[in-house]
Amino acid sequence: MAKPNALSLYQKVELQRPLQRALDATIFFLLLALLGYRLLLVRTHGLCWLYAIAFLCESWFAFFWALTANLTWTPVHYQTYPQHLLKRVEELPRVDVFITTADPGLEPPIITINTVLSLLAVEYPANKLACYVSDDGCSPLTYYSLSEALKFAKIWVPFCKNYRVEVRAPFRYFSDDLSSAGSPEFQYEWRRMKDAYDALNQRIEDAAKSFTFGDLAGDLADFSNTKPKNHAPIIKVIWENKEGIEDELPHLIYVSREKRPNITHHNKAGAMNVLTRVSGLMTNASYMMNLDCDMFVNNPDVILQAMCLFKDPINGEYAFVQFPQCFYNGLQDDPFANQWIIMMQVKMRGLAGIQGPAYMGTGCIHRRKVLYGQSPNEANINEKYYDDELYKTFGNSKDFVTSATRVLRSVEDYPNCLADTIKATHEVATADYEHNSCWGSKVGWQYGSIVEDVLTGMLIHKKGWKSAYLTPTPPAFLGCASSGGPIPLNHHKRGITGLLETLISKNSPIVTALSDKLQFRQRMFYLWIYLASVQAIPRICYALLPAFCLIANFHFLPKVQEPVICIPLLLSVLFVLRQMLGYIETDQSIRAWWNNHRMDMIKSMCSCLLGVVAVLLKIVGLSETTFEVTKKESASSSDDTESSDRDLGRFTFDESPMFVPITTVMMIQLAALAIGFLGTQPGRREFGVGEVTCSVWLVLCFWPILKGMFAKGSYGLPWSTLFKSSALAFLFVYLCRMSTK
Ligand SMILES: O=c1ccn([C@@H]2O[C@H](COP(=O)(O)OP(=O)(O)O[C@H]3O[C@H](CO)[C@@H](O)[C@H](O)[C@H]3O)[C@@H](O)[C@H]2O)c(=O)[nH]1
Ligand SMILES: [Mn+2]
Repeated sequence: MAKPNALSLYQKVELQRPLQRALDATIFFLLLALLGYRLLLVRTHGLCWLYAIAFLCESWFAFFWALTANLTWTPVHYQTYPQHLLKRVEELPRVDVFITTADPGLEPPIITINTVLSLLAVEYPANKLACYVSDDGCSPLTYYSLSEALKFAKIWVPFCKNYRVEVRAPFRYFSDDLSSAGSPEFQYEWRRMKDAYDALNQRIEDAAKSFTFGDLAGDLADFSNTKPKNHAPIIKVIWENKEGIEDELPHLIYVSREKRPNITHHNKAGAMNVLTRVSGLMTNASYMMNLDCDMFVNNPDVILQAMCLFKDPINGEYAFVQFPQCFYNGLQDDPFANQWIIMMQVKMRGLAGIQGPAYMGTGCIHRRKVLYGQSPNEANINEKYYDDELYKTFGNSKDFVTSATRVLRSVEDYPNCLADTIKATHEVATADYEHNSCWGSKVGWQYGSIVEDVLTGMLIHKKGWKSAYLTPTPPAFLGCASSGGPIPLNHHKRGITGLLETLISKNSPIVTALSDKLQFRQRMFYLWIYLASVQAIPRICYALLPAFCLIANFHFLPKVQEPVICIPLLLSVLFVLRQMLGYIETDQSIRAWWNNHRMDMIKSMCSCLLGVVAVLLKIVGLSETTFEVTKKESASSSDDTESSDRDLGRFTFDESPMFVPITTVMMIQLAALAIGFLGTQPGRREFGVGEVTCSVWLVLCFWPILKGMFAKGSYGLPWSTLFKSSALAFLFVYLCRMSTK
């Protein structure tokens, strides 16, 4: 590792994890040994379907293990030195920031404006920033909230900078009472800010109650008689930093793209592409950062941190710098496994040591030219771009094509007077602007999957670009993790559906293996993430094997007296140890490990399976996959709803078909254990210790489901689910018994 020189902006540190590597390799060889044992069995006992299924599932697990171990084989950590960059402030490039919101009901405007406020207050020259808020809900309430937030920003931003406030999202900042901390002057200011924020909150709440969505006057007239899915584009400059003053506020622009019922809008990817074009016409910064509406800036230095990586040429250009997704509303020991700590702190760091982290949809800064389709080898070459090709690629706006050409030629652009560009921005925000252009395929955020982020990032990596991963302390951004109940499972199902869509599309990393520039191990990562979606099938099959054996008096695992039993035994122990190690490494509890393991099993049998079904339905043309926006808890309501407090950490259920497979598997395990222990299976009974252990382990994993079988209300599984699952479980037991006759 080279020593940083006095002016270097960052350092890439390789992390050593010899113990983890040794465990990963041992587990892999044990899996191979298990497969060898299966093959020997076939030689001695002949082929039987029970062993065949076990062999297939175990081959899958071995293959998947290799993919998983690949991820964390060579982790790296980036150390940045923003203080060195501060000596070159004049060189800092301009950044356009995009914040997306889609539904004022599911994403209360108070959350969105907190994100906006935290962004307006970042430590970066205000004249080099512009904040664009995309509102797919076309909501006058969102617009009103933003314009009210601007008034508050005028006192909030100077306050944050004066007192070097750390957390600049007011709802989080005011959750600690600092009224008697610091100097009297600070106390006075703190109180003033708090009162102003409370008043802002109140105005928004009042507006939410009193707005009538028909004829609107004044500033809101544009929203008159609009429907969220049927309206003309609305683009409004809420604030313009006209003189380009460094310590004023950055530009703030509201964008609601045109929507028409008969024209597909491509969900978030569509919104991002409109923002790209609108900002291209207004400010055309060379860097674009994007945030989901609930992901506020938690570390005011984030943009500076990212610039350390972009500005330092020693390692070649990075296409994007991704920050982890972290959440502020984590429950103790992560009962719903929605904090993603292992993914963010271990797996993504591992990826950073290959070609780079995946793009995760939020908390990321891209070079604009990368999204305009440029490859690394074309970078900075002043090539000749032909006009007609440019129009075919970027659509028919002359102004936009001019701005795009400057980006492709790496010519730094100067911001326009925003008011002068409004007319042109309307043109690029129409619903049919992208017809016969390359938006969503060759340029911009990609269409074709509801997980547009992984897909968009993959296409960038396929061109040969690298990306970087930064994990500053305090965390760069914090968002709202979906709480308990069916919501996270639906959220997971949506993810699985989108990933699977990509796996079977023309963009699949398998299909393009010969023609793209993905590094081999990066391709293994993309396979890992896409194939995680089909994990459900081998897992369910494997979960049914011990139950079948207990019911029908067979064995699929070696008996205790056979020496080979040590293979599955050692495998299980090492596997658990390996997983726990990750939790210890990231300062989490053993309980958190158990919760995550349990949720992983539950998810693969609920949401994963349903995701697979959704894609199958799409293939046969029976339904389209949909992007359901996740509900975000209102920032101000967290402490006044009793019911949500009671829900904390407890599972809730609904009528969703998602719960049928898992309840069935649970019932089958119970039936199998009962039959196994009561010895009612045909023939002489031999106690299968391995099978019983597997079954008991599954019951423990699915404990919340077992509780749901007996609980009432939303904590209980609905009758219809119980009924369907009992019927299926009964059928399974019956078939098992039949097979032995
Ligand atoms: O038609 C739409 C649908 C969604 N959104 C926005 O997209 C963001 C993400 O939606 P959310 O429901 O919060 O999804 P999550 O699963 O939490 O989001 C993760 O997964 C998405 C799909 O992979 C990524 O786009 C996100 O950035 C990533 O945080 C939110 O800001 C929405 O407002 C839109 O702007 N328009
Ligand atoms: Mn989200």
